[in-house]
Amino acid sequence: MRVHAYAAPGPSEPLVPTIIERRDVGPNDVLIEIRYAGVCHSDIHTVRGDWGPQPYPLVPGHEIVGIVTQAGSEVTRHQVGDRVGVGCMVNSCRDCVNCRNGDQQYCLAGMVPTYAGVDRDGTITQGGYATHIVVDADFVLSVPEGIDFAAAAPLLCAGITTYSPLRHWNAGPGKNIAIVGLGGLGHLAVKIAHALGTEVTVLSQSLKKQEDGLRLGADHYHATSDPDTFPQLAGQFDLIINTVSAPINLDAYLRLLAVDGTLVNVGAPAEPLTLNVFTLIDARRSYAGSLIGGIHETQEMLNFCAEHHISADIELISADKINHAYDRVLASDVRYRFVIDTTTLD
Ligand SMILES: NC(=O)c1ccc[n+]([C@@H]2O[C@H](COP(=O)([O-])OP(=O)(O)OC[C@H]3O[C@@H](n4cnc5c(N)ncnc54)[C@H](O)[C@@H]3O)[C@@H](O)[C@H]2O)c1
Ligand SMILES: [Zn+2]
Repeated sequence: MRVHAYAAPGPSEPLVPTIIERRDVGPNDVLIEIRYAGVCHSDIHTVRGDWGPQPYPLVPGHEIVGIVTQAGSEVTRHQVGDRVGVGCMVNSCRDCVNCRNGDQQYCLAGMVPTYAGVDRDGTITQGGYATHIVVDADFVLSVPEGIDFAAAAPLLCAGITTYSPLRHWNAGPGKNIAIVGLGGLGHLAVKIAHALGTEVTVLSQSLKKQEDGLRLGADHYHATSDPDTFPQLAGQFDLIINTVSAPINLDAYLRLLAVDGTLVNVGAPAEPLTLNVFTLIDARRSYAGSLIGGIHETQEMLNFCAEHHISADIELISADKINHAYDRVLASDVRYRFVIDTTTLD
């Protein structure tokens, strides 16, 4: 099936309209008519080659929601007409210990990313900036009624990427948590952490978005450019989630952790980060990372968000505005996620 899409021809060229091929619907596949696709900073890192060489032309997009228009003969969990979502992965080995534990994102054979990956049939995956996608039904989520469809799209990556570490490190009442960076991931981290009943502090470069941060559910808001912030907050937090797309001064943020506190990096800058081990040793602190979340956990997150009326704050754009949107994300000028209306693609 030939479908309309937007693709990056190379690392330094603007995205352009194109036509791509989707595979035939297999027995366990669903064909999804994509309605909305979120624009994640990872799309930009990937397209620009921050994380290494890529297969071009490359259709990004891993925050996908749409309607099932065809289901393979063996598909039981999704039906034609269902509201569904696809996140950052479309396959995994299903057999390794991590897949069996529901952590398909940590598949030992390597999970298949939604774009720029090699699927089990050897083809290169192409993502959600397109009108349609064919995905194995086991990697397709149900989007609960009641969440605005366009604003649900960013939950498929930004939502699960923040929900998973918040749950893993037990965010909840009595815990003091900080979110570093108030972008796409950061603003959902604030909403989800607040809904989990935890005390939430935003650490942002400036106070420009303070009003938004408090509206989203933060209890406190500090500018990291203010020299008083770091001494004032020293030793306070049980958990810090760093969503910043660029390198940060790890030692400065680690010193904000209480004894046994953990700093979790979900931000994925191209450059290596360094730290002084004494910053960890001094208070039995941990430094960790976390990658999206498993399929079951992603469904749990979607249900949690529906129950707590959580979705992304979005700016809906037509597909031809994608290059401008990339520039604005890189300039930290988005409140708080661009979402492409994919009906503007054809
Ligand atoms: N671990 C995962 O599974 C996972 C999943 C999705 C995204 N990511 C990564 O998370 C990062 C954030 O993604 P996003 O879509 O939320 O991006 P975003 O651009 O929407 O948000 C990034 C935030 O970081 C802030 N920022 C940028 N440079 C900064 C600097 N030098 N100092 C302080 N703050 C700075 C920006 O102002 C913005 O608020 C990206 O690196 C992305 O690739 C990781
Ligand atoms: Zn993403």
